[in-house]
Amino acid sequence: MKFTETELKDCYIIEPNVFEDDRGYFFESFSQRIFEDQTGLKVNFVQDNQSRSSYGVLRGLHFQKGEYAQAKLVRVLEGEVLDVAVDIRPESGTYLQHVAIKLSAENKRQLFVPRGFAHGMVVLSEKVEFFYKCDNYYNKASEGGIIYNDPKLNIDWILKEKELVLSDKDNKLTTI
Ligand SMILES: Cc1cn([C@H]2C[C@H](O)[C@@H](COP(=O)(O)OP(=O)(O)O[C@H]3O[C@@H](C)C(=O)[C@@H](O)[C@H]3O)O2)c(=O)[nH]c1=O
Repeated sequence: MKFTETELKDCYIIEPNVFEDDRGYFFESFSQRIFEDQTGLKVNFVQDNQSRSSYGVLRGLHFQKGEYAQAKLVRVLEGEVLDVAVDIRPESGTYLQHVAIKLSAENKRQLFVPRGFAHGMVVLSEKVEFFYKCDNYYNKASEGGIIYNDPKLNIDWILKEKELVLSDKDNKLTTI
């Protein structure tokens, strides 16, 4: 498993070792021991989430506040997304900077989004099956969000504005 820290501290791109044979392939999609060895971070994932979306769907930018803050390990089981993590740790040297990387079933990349980040993704393929592990439980009262097109963040979501499909909740989010 290859771990590459992004320009944002504690935010990692993870690429698995894939073993191919006549039957297909095999890879470890998560190992707590390797994760902790490679990152020096402690995580304890307690909830797994899965969502399905069509082309143009943009989910984000989301986070949970306070004691319900969540780190997430995200990946794509089918299709391709542009995945975005925004550093919203006020004390961070990279406050309000973001990383955007393509995650697909084909490239099998994962992104580790630490606590203190907002997270979002947009679907680049016809369909996407999205899967992620969280280190804290969902708590509706702790939900927070930032509008995807916040000018301070200036995220290039790749698709045209008119192609984007957002939930009413996400359309009503405000700037940071
Ligand atoms: C996130 C979540 C939602 N739900 C419910 C609430 C709601 O009725 C329905 C859909 O919720 P949402 O519209 O918030 O789902 P969605 O827009 O997919 O939210 C997700 O977006 C990505 C970008 C993230 O980073 C995630 O942490 C999460 O916020 O599912 C849960 O029961 N548990 C959960 O953990």
